Amino acid sequence: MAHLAWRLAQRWCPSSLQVISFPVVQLHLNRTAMRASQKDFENAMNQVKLLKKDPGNEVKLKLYSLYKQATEGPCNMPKPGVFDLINKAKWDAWNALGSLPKETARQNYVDLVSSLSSSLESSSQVEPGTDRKSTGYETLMVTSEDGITKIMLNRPTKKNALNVEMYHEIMHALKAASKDDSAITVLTGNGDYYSSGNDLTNFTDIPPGGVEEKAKNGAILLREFVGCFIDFPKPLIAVVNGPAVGISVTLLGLFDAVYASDRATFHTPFSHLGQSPEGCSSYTFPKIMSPAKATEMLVFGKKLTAGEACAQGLVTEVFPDSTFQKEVWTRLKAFAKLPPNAMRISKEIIRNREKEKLHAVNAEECSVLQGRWLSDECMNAVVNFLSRKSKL
Ligand SMILES: CCCCC/C=C/C(=O)SCCNC(=O)CCNC(=O)[C@H](O)C(C)(C)COP(=O)(O)OP(=O)(O)OC[C@H]1O[C@@H](n2cnc3c(N)ncnc32)[C@H](O)[C@@H]1OP(=O)(O)O
Repeated sequence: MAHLAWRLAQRWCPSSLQVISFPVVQLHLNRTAMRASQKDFENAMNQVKLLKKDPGNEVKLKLYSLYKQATEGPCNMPKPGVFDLINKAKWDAWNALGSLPKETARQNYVDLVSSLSSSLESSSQVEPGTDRKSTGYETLMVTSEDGITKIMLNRPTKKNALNVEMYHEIMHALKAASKDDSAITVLTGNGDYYSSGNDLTNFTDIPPGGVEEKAKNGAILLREFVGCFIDFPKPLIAVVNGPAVGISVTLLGLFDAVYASDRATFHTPFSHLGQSPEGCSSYTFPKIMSPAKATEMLVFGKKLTAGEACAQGLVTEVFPDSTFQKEVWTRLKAFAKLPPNAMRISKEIIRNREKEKLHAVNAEECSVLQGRWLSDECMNAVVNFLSRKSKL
């Protein structure tokens, strides 16, 4: 699905999309007061080709649907099958425009492209070193304030499932945070979930090389992604605002502190999914909580409450949900006032002893998972979820 937008774009803009840093776009899709001419529309299509960065699937689906509505009128494609995810997303987007007049669709398309371009100007005016809100991400909200860089997973309607774009954006945000002037970095989730783990629709975008290539690419991405957590040089703190699943749980073993709401749960249903542990959890969990307790989680998929996870050492401290945000952020702000170099050096001396081992574990876990992703057990579990036959 992550490449969906590029495919969409190429369908009506044959040259590659090259884009901009992309903030939240405020659209007024029903604006009809102004009317874009055919020339404006063509200019906007040309502008899209000049974009330097992928503006994200949602926006590109919007561009696609407006383009189709403006040129062909209401959706006239037969509804694709439920497993034809890419065409189904396109159909849904176009069909959602109903009987929107062609001229309005044309105007909305022009407005959308213009807002993409102006967003580039506003984001480039942000001065480095000042408190800032990053607008360059589609799946994250990144802010830097009071010495804390906060990376917030921001796909609340999908329970903050990690799609391919989010993996890349988190790596980018971590690399930026490692160099910025903040003292500590925090990962948290927007909405009721911390994260539901790997987005299972990641398995549906099969490249020309087939499922083997897909599994190989997945293993490369995962290894690089987990590597960023192993190597992150500043104190990294998880603020677990709600349930956590899969990779969002396993990674916690690589954080320096984990604060959880009492609403949070911790679930790694790898066997149910025909998969195997990642995020270095096959090494960190037995060390943190004893081999038997780690087996209950990683092999048998036992879901822990926040209290249980704290008793087993995975969580540092649990707070009542009603006061969670206030208490945690008060504490984090105090931590962020400590001398940053001392914190960095202390983390380094703790982590350095383990770094080589962690990278070796990461490599091995990714290689094992690459094989699991090709197994019938895994494929059946994913199909069951996508056809809504099963949930955790
Ligand atoms: C390349 C690196 C690979 C790294 C390996 C990582 C492995 C893992 O992380 S394994 C864990 C994978 N995660 C799951 O198996 C969770 C699957 N999700 C669920 O079981 C449920 O959605 C739930 C228990 C997390 C929440 O249930 P509920 O409260 O009933 O909410 P919905 O199911 O209606 O979810 C709302 C919306 O979000 C979509 N969604 C949620 N989680 C995922 C997900 N992991 N992948 C894809 N989509 C997810 C869900 O499909 C709903 O979407 P809509 O139907 O479009 O509203």
